[in-house]
Formats: sequence, structure tokens, C-alpha cells
Amino acid sequence: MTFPDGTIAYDADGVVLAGDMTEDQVKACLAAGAKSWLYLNEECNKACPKAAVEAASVPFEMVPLMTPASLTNECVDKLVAYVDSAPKPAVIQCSTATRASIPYILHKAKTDKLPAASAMALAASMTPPLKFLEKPPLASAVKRALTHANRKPVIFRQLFDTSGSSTYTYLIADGPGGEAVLIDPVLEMVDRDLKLIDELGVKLKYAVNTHCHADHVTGSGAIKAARPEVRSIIAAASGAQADIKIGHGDRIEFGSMFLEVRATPGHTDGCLSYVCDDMVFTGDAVLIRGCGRTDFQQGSADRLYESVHTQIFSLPNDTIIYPAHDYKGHRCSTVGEEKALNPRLGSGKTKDEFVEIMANLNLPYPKKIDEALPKNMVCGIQEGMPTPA
Ligand SMILES: N[C@@H](CCC(=O)N[C@@H](CSS)C(=O)NCC(=O)O)C(=O)O
Repeated sequence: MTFPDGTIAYDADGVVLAGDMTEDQVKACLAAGAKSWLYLNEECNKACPKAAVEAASVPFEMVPLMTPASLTNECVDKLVAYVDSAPKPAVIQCSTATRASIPYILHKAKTDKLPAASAMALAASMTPPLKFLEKPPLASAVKRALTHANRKPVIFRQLFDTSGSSTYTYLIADGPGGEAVLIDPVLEMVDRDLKLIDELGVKLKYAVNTHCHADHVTGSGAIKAARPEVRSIIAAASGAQADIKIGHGDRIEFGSMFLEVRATPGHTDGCLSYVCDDMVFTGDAVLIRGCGRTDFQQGSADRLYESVHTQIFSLPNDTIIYPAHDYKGHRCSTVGEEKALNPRLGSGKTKDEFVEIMANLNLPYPKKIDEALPKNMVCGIQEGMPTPA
């Protein structure tokens, strides 16, 4: 499309980004073939071309996007959906083609699966750079909106063991109807977990253990008895039995998602942490403001310190930490928070200081240790349960 003067800023991907136009310019634009029109000002704006656009039988839609605060998640979804479905060429108009560049970049990020940082870089590399970048408050609202626009419809649930072990079980699914994993299921809570999985309509693929637990029996065996298609997973280094034994660097794939496996020994030899997008499931390696004990089951404070510093604290600071337990009512933390505030491992604690702290915890043994360890060494498969196929 060509237009009479410099009012039109861009013509990219069938989307024309425009500022205020005179009546003649609107007419020229329609005559040049505009097939849809999105207006980001209010109808009362004296330059609003609604009447002329509709008179030309071109669909006209208004989504007032006047300030950074109006770029809510709902607004972002609306803008992305509009650009997706609008007949092209589509004109997106505001007063100066500044806000008009926002739906374009949001949609581009979503369709090209660009992370927020890459989409911002793309906006800056265009000729001329997209104009929202000139306004810092708008640019930071767009950056946040890009993260929202690009999110996958992941299903994520943090479930708590109410039977006594304070264990968190995590359900992650690749969207409704998608494949799912269940991290650290607890035997007593299996009925609840399977009911939820059915209610959400997701397909459980793997029962994944972060390690051979000492305080509760894994639900892996009972899940497999109820759903023979599910495969249990544990670290090869744990020495425990499971359908699939994994190690550092492996990927557990489900749908279009995966868990990246990181070995984090120290609480036990076979402790694994799982990274998924901006989350890390740390098992008992890192707890919120704490960590797993190192006084039994091959525990080693030396190894745990190394594991946490190399495998967890090396993740971006805003990575969300989801631990296997919490005893104080916390649910999650972040890498940055634990680096700064974890009294055992963070705030500049040296390995020697950590070893000293761990040697003096004097915790009583978990109540169920004698029952849990032998059962978890066979991944929760118990007498009377059907054996795995
Ligand atoms: N009281 C609980 C067990 C508490 C406990 O020892 N938790 C372990 C993780 S499960 S082996 C741990 O590492 N705790 C660290 C801490 O600082 O509390 C029970 O009897 O089950």
C-alpha cells in the first residue's frame, strides 16, 4: 500500500501503523485497499475516521489504548486476537503511530514465538525503530505485555500433602487436553491427584520423582496401578527402580514442553532438579530459606553446596523456585531471593560455613523413614499392585 504522505509509519506484515490523518488521507488509505481498521483513540477524538471507514464498508474497531496502564492482559489478548484475524491490509491508528506499533509487536512476538527481549530487540532494529520505544513508561508496559502475549496456556498446579509430610506435588500440563507430568506424588494423595488430572482433562505421561524420599512413600506405584500407561521416573544415581532412570542433561518431554534435568546431589546422591521455562523444581536441594538435610541417605553438605551454587544459583534471578517441602507455609521463592536471603546457602555463605551449619542442625529423623525408604527404592510398587508392563 502506498499513501499520500509521511503520516503512515509502516507497512509490515500486512499491518499499517498510522498516526492522525486528514479526511483526504483516510480516503486515500481506503482507496489503496485497507480492509480493516483498528483505532486506539476514543471515538470522541476529532480526527476519528469511524464514519468514513464504515461508509467504505471496512470494519472499524476501537480499543482505547491511551496510557501504559491500559495495556492490561485482557487488552493484550484483544489486540493480539485482532491483528490475528483482521482482514489485511489492516490499519492500526492512534495519534502519532506510537501506540499503534504496540499491537503489531505483540502479535509478531506471539506468531514468531519471540521471547520478550527478542521482540524488543526486533522493535529497535526496524527502520525507523517502533515508536513506543521512545516513551520509557510505554516501553516497559510493552515488555511486560510481551511476556503475557507469548505465554503458553500451560496448566500448573501446586498441590500440598495434607496427610503429614508437607510435600508439594506439582502438576504441569501442556495446556488443556495436553500431556502432563506429576512431580513428587505422595501415596496418600494419589486419589486427589488423579481426580484433578481427570477434571482438567490432561493426559498424565510421567510420575517424576526428584529423589528417593525418606519422609513419605511416593505415589508413583499407586498411580501406575491405576493408570498403567504412566511411566515412573527417578535418577539412575538414586539406585531406585523405576520405568525410566535419568541423569543430568536429560530432557523429560511432554507435549511441546520439557523438564531439563539437573543433577543436584547432596541431600541424597540421586537428587535431581527440574527446570521448566522460568520455574525450577528443586526437590529437597533448595527449600525456601533452607535446604535438604545432609545427615543420612548419602548426604553430603559439601556436594549440596556445590550443586546449589552451580546448578540452581546459576539460573536467572527471577527463576521461580518450587521446593518439595515447606514447613512454614511458604509456597515458592526465586533464585535471586534465595541467593540473597537463604540463611544456609545464600548471602555470601562460604562452603565451610555451610558445612558447619549442616553439621549442627540436629533434626529428628523423619517419622516414616523406615517405611518410606524401602518402598521408594522400588518406586512405590507394593505387594498386591499390578506390576508395570
Ligand atoms: N518432620 C518431618 C521431616 C522433616 C525433615 O527432616 N525434612 C527433610 C526433608 S524430608 S527427608 C529435610 O531435609 N529438612 C530440612 C530442614 O531444615 O528441615 C517428618 O517427620 O516427616
